[in-house]
Amino acid sequence: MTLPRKDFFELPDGMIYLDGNSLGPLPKTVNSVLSSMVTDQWGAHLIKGWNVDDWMGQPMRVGNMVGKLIGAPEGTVTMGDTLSVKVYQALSAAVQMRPERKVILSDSGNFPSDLYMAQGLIAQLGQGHELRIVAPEDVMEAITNEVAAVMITQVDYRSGRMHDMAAMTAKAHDAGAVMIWDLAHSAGAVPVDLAGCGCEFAVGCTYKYLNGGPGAPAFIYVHPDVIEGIKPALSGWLGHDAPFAFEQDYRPAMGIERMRVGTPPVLQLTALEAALGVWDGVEMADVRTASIRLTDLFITEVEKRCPELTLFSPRDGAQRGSQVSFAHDNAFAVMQALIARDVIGDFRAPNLIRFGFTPLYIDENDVLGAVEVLADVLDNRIWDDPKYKTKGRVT
Ligand SMILES: Cc1ncc(COP(=O)(O)O)c(C=O)c1O
Ligand SMILES: Nc1c(O)cccc1C(=O)C[C@H](N)C(=O)O
Repeated sequence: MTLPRKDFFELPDGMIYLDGNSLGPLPKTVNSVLSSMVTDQWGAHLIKGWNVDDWMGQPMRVGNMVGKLIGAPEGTVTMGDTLSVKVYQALSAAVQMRPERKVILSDSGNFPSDLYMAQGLIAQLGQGHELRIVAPEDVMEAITNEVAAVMITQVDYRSGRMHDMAAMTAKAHDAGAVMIWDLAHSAGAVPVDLAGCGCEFAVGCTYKYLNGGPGAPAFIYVHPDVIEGIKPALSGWLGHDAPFAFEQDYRPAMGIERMRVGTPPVLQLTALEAALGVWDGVEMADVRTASIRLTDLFITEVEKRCPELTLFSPRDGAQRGSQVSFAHDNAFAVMQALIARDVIGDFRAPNLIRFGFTPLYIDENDVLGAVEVLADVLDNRIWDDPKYKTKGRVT
């Protein structure tokens, strides 16, 4: 297998796309698969598609495909909803498992939506739970026997700093806590061994490194040893044991299917299923090797050429995911100037320019090309133009 596989993707000419950690590019197969699904399934079969085209089976089928990339056994992952919803489901199940404990532990590097969902759940439960947020480097020490659930995003969305899943899960279990991993910035970026690490829950999104497209559905993994004990907080009909029996009372489905909620997003799952084809024959270990090579090269070259930038990500490749951030007082304007020159990364408040490196379609020439443009933008103060300072953008 050789990387990159640029030919598998629609990449606009001249663009250096270093934002696959926010939204992956369009895999070439998606267009035709989606269009034939619309015409030949939805258009031709209408309601029969749920059966003849197995739309109902999609969340499990695609879940198994995602599972292969994150070390999850068959039948332990299902798809649907947004990641924020999946965080809520995992967390509510986890706190139920430790009713006598009242602390949910997370870190300040977690994505805000995860923290907001915890805050919402705590308010809803009204049982005096506390969301305890510590610095990323203090999480291990903060795992005590007060903690019901440890809820951590493995790769920090801003710095790319990476937690050790096996060590943290073991520490959580030693303290009697339940472990939840958010793999938003890990799935498709770094090797993940869910079965090996033994955590109870993992969740993640598929629009980043898995290239499922904007709004692609999230995934949830639950360890097979705990799934049967979970009473889902979001007890929708498609997580029922017999949805089409239309019973009045909720009875959870057997296995991971109980984490389904409502109607699957069939068009999005179709796009994702096609997109996942780009991983055929790809080893995550090779992706990781290439990712460290690319991010190391980027750091070395930027530090050589752009002295006014300060590295915000771990210098040691083993400690970071597949992204690199630098700090600059005018980070927003610098990123707008880069984007105007077709080097796409993103700005993260208050002062970071962030770049994702995705070895499926990024190579050394892209890295060197991006550094060239970045050095030009800084050396010639191209960013210092009012048109790059207006904050009209959403992301
Ligand atoms: C770590 C993490 N958690 C949660 C989210 C929120 O995901 P969603 O918008 O799919 O709910 C994101 C990204 O937006 C994220 O990076
Ligand atoms: N999910 C996103 C969206 O719907 C719009 C814009 C950005 C996003 C993102 O995924 C942001 C991302 N989680 C981040 O790490 O910054």
